[in-house]
Amino acid sequence: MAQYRIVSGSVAVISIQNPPVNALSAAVREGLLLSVRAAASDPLVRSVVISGHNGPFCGGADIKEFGNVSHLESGPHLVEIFESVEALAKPVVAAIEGFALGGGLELALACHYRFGHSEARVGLPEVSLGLLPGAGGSQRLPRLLGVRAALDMIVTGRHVAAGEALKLGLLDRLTDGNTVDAAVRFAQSAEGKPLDDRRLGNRPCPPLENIDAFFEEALIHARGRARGAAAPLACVQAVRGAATLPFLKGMELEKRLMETLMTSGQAQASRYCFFTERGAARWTTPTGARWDTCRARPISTAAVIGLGTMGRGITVALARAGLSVVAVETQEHQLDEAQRAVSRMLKGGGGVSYSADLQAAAGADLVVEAVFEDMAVKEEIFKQLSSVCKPGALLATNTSSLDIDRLASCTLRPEQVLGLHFFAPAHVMRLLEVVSGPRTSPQTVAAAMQLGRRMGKVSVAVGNCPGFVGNRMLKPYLEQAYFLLEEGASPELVDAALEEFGFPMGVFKMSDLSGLDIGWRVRKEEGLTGPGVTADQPMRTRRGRRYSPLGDLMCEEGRYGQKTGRGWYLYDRPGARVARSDPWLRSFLEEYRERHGLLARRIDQQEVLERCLYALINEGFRVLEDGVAASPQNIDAIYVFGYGWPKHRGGPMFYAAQVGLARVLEGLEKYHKAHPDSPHLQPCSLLRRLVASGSPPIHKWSEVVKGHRSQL
Ligand SMILES: CC(C)(COP(=O)(O)OP(=O)(O)OC[C@H]1O[C@@H](n2cnc3c(N)ncnc32)[C@H](O)[C@@H]1OP(=O)(O)O)[C@@H](O)C(=O)NCCC(=O)NCCSC(=O)C[C@@H](O)CCCCCCCCCCCCC(=O)O
Ligand SMILES: NC(=O)c1ccc[n+]([C@@H]2O[C@H](COP(=O)([O-])OP(=O)(O)OC[C@H]3O[C@@H](n4cnc5c(N)ncnc54)[C@H](O)[C@@H]3O)[C@@H](O)[C@H]2O)c1
Repeated sequence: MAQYRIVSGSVAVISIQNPPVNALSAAVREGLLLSVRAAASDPLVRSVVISGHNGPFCGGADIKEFGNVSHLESGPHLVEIFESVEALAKPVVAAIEGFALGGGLELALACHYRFGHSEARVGLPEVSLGLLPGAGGSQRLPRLLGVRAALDMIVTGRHVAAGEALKLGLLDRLTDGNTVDAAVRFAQSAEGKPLDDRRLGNRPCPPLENIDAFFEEALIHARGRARGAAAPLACVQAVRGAATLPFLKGMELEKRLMETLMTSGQAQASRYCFFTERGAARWTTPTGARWDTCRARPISTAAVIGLGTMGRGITVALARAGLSVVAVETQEHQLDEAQRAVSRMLKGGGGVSYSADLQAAAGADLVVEAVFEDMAVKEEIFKQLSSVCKPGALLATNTSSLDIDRLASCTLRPEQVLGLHFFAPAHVMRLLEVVSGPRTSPQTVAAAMQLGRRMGKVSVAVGNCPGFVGNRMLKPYLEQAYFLLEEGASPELVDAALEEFGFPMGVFKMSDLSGLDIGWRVRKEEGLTGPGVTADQPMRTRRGRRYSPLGDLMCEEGRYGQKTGRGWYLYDRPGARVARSDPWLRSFLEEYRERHGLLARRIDQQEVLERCLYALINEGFRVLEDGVAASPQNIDAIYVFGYGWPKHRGGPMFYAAQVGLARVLEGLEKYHKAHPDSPHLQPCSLLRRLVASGSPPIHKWSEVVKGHRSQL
């Protein structure tokens, strides 16, 4: 809908009204076009201001309509409306408060002037939805800003703050006051003035030297960053059109590219991620507690225990969210080093104090423990925290996989104990797994979810099991990668397949980055390797299952990855980041295969992908079956925001649906038949039941999962 009113005798104010973000739904488009026509035909109207109702200017096209072509095609098209706005013979001023994004900014670009509030932001984020600015934005923005600045905005999709937008020439004026009032005054001053050169569709693109070379390079750069996503490349093509074609021809090119993108699986996956990210905030528990009815305790002070890799990042994340934080570390050198590192990251003190004494946590509303992954050490700390901390304080652990309930049992307040599983680096990574044990209260979950939002995290409520959701699913993925090495693959081959799929790095590069010793310690704790394993046990079998000792052998050689300068790859020095192939590893693998009578065979990228990804997906179905995650959407949010699963592939469960559940099942059956000693390849019963019930769409899986006991 759009409100239409006349102010100051001659200014038509058209206000877009569609809360919460004033998206351009069919009804809004209808209202907008009628209003523009009314303003054009009313002789009393001499100028026009377009604004957003109740704050935000406009969040763009209505993304909810995108899945449905008949919705998209009902009501007037944005391109047509924006042409009418630009062609109006009366000055049109966009009054931008809050944000003008996507179609919202494209509307503003069709206006003759753009007024912004000093706290507003603007951008063309379509690329992150697998699209391009498809209502003239790819053609008008380069004409206004020049190709370089426009290409940067369109390919990255970044939001630009008002101050920068003013410098770029994207906004004409800023105001700290009432944007609509200021725009109305400005519109009146522009009445009767010529508009021709204010119409971006009339302007040529500012010239650019070596245009072909520029776009070749832009394409190479975009391809390098896109990790297989089509939209960034289409964005470059569209901007090239703006630089080389007349406006109308450029608009035709934009339309063609948009039609291809809009109907692609990648756009569908990216859109799914958009809603999945937001849907995670709507948590529920089997006791009936819900995000919208459960009151959260306010948290304003926190203590972080252990200032290693994770503790430092967690301290920064909490301080940036406005909490006052006391950071506790027993090792003096670690405390000094952490203090310097945290101050550097916060660019100053930032409300953080430091202590070597656990008593310092006494006044905190929340404690986050981030000491070594050692149950005995953690149990001791939770025992102490239970008596040191004030009643009502929440006690959280950042463990990657240990039992939350066991830690809760060490305290006199098990209902206030939970897991807050941050990902490294904790102040950067978007994901937070909020882990509740069987005794964690809904109020505790509510407080943690609210805190996650304050920290800008995608917080996902999950249940308690070894590895929770993310790390539990990672285990079979890693395991298959090891098995593939035994069977003849190289780390380079496995990583190349996964990187081509869209992961920022393959499994072996990731393992080098996070440190091979971490998994080694976990396997020792689990009794899979180390002194507890007797010499008479076969090396490649544990508890009746296939086991690969490759990771253990690497650690015994002191190859921990980047930190030691050697792992699955070779690095110039400890701590260096550039991975090079290591001839030593090739001989090591050859000797290993020979020792164990394994014949290396040719393995192709398809097998790598299917073995690693299907095993991970299969565990995802088990997670759903066990009630550890509330929905496939939550699993996908975890993988996209915590594990680098490419957004344009939607997440593992979405990917399974897109590939076809029957095909995934068939693949797992085939590989399980070939490797019967690898139970992670045995299709789980939920997957079988979903296929048997006709592979329903992902939003209907819950009907098949129903009846299972939820751990949440
Ligand atoms: C705007 C935000 C920054 C606000 O953030 P905030 O944190 O305040 O709030 P939330 O993110 O939690 O959002 C609140 C609420 O609103 C929902 N929502 C947000 N934005 C939209 C939207 N644009 N549409 C619908 N709903 C929206 C959100 O989901 C929340 O609700 P929920 O119930 O889920 O909790 C932030 O929200 C944000 O960043 N939004 C997205 C901004 C964006 O990406 N905008 C671009 C949209 S795409 C676009 O504009 C495209 C245009 O360029 C052109 C379109 C032209 C179409 C032409 C089609 C031609 C192809 C035809 C195909 C033919 C097929 C055939 O022929 O077969
Ligand atoms: N590193 C990762 O990528 C990652 C990711 C997610 C979760 N985690 C989990 O986070 C936790 C911490 O991991 P990390 O990598 O930061 O470990 P780390 O070894 O880098 O740091 C642990 C810190 O805890 C300190 N410490 C030990 N006992 C203490 C005590 N009693 N009181 C105060 N400080 C004490 C140590 O001195 C050390 O500085 C572990 O449970 C780990 O599983 C790690």
